[in-house]
Amino acid sequence: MVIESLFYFSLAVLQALEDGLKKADADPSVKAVMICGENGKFSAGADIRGFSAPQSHPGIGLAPIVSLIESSEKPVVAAIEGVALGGGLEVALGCHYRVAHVKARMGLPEVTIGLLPGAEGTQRLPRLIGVPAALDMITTGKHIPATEALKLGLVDEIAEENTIEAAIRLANKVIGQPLAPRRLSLKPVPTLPNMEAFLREALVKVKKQARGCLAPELCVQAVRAASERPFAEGLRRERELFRLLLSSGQARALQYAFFAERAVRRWATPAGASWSSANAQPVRSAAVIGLGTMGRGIVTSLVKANIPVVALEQDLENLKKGRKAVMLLLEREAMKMEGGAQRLDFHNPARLQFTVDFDLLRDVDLVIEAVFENMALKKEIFHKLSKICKPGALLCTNTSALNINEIASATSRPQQVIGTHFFSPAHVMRLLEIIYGSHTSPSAIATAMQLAKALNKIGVVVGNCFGFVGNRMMFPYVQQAVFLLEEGSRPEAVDEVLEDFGFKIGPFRMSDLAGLDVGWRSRQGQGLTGPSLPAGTPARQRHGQRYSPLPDLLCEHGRFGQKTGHGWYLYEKAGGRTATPDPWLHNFLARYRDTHGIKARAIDQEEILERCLFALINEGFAILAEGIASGPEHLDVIYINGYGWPRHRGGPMFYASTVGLPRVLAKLEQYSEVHPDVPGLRPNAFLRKLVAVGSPPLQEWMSYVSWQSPKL
Ligand SMILES: CC/C=C/CC(=O)SCCNC(=O)CCNC(=O)[C@H](O)C(C)(C)COP(=O)(O)OP(=O)(O)OC[C@H]1O[C@@H](n2cnc3c(N)ncnc32)[C@H](O)[C@@H]1OP(=O)(O)O
Repeated sequence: MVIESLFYFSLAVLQALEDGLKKADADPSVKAVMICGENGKFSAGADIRGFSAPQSHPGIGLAPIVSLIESSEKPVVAAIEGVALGGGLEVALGCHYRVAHVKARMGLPEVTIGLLPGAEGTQRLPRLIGVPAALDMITTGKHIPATEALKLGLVDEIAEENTIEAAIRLANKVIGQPLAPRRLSLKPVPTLPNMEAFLREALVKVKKQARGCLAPELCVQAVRAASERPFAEGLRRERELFRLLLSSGQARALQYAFFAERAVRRWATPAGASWSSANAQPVRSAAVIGLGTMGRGIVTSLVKANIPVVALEQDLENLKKGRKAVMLLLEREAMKMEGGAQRLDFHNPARLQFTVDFDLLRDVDLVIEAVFENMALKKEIFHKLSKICKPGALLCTNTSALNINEIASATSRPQQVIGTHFFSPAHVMRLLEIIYGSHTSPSAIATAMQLAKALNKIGVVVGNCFGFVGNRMMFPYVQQAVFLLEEGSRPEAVDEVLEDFGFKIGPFRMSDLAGLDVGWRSRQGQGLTGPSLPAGTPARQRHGQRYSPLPDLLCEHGRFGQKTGHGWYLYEKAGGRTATPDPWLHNFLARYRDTHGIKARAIDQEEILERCLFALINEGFAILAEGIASGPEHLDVIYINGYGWPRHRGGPMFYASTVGLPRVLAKLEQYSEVHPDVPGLRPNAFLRKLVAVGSPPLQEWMSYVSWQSPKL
């Protein structure tokens, strides 16, 4: 008998499975059962949307079905095609045998949505593949290919072609064989000589990586229960831990992030262009200009995506340096990939060519400029590109803040100019901020989005303003961090609070890593510091607003961060990575406060957290109100994937909604009253409006935006 299931479990699917199994058991003519999915897909598990209404969620009823499958008196074989994820894999674990197509993938990704495998998966998987492999799958949520599943013993057979036929063949072969040895609930968990130490160490490792996210830790606890308790007791523990996670805010935040990352694919602009009507142009070849840190990563990313690349530098010396660095990156990437260097094929000049000759860019479909953040230089390059490149070529600039319209004005085809803001390291970071200018065509946006997908990145379409979305929100955050130092705090205290919140790295460590000179150059360009600053400008004021010269002063002392061995912290050597609090800096801060008559005060953790985060969030409301991003999900996806925001807190705008908009507003009002010369703390009008209309759920915020003059 064959039972077909659907891609996600609904109540109807579960009912059909139960009915089918009972019918098969009762029918003496049925000798074996095979469970498969429809249309070549086994199952992606429970419908995630339903977890927000757990009472009626079909996943909750899955465990008894898995038990029912296992207790069947007739052999049940799972035929796994496509994916078997979450509840889908748990169903397969209830089966007596598993056959997987060679291209199938399996996993228990519940941890990534803030849960644990709650349909007996934490108890069966360790019994089948042992604690170390099970723990790895359950705590990371990774999808493993069928070939690896076979090696682990997760599946019994691999089918190169017809999985269903292979599963039916196996089912016929095992008819009449005893089923008890195939029932995982009856098997002991394979022992390890040092199980206790192993689990203890695993917990430490998982907690360190989780940065405050609860699910990985509870996954370890559930697997521990499997190793220490009889099956039925382990199940009770699994259920208890599952319920705990289900009711946690973290699961909600992680599930929100899952859907937000998919929602941003449906991009739209205030002018009416959208994903549904714009057509992407094919990108069969690309060029990258500039082989500095960003350019190297971008070339690597393109080669990994199998897009032939021309890599261009301004002279032979820089080309040689860039080439060596790119080759090193590609060698490393090849080692990580199945198929290795041959698959990447980067030694083939038809796939990757290094040159100083602009003429070689004549035929490429897309160019990504990745030179210094210097408007004059960028304009010169775009002027040249506009003359050399073929008419349809897309011209992208990897700027992190500069005006796309101004860059486009140097070309004769502004409709094909677009910002593609990569994040460092560009071959690793998943975010691609895609910035359209006033003249960028819908097709150019669609092409950039398609490029993001080809590069395995998450593209987020945003409008053109200084710093775009990510860096624009970052400015007030970093500004508050520096103001807190002026008022009495220390870099390590501020970083600790934000790292405890879950950020991968606090603002001062981040600034030391990126290099303080980057911001210094930008501020000099804006006339905020340096020789162009008018004489008589007050040290701590610019344009009537509070300004902190602290970062400029550090640069004047040659403290650029890690690269010089000191910045906000002290490092073991120039280029060192171990940050230690620096007594020199503490003295420097004390002298600075004396000079400016600032009386240092004790600043508590709450104030550090609120001033940094609420200033960032406040800017987010301004961005939404101006139509620079088409929804709060965009801001959240940018922060999670580009700025190390803790995913289990769902992104800054989601976080604001969980804190409660009235509280965010009240706190901003309070801080703004104390610091009236800091515009970043002045509550944005859109935030006020949302509170005035009763703080609607985040999904409804954009219906309250009135775009007077969209900044297109
Ligand atoms: C007690 C019982 C507990 C059970 C636990 C569970 O089973 S929890 C669910 C575990 N499963 C997952 O976490 C799988 C999540 N999905 C994925 O990893 C991927 O979507 C995929 C299945 C590998 C397919 O990837 P692909 O890139 O091909 O497609 P998309 O990611 O774009 O997905 C297509 C649309 O499907 C929606 N979707 C995917 N999975 C689910 C799901 N489990 N529940 C609800 N919706 C899901 C996704 O949102 C996409 O929708 P769009 O509207 O097209 O954006």
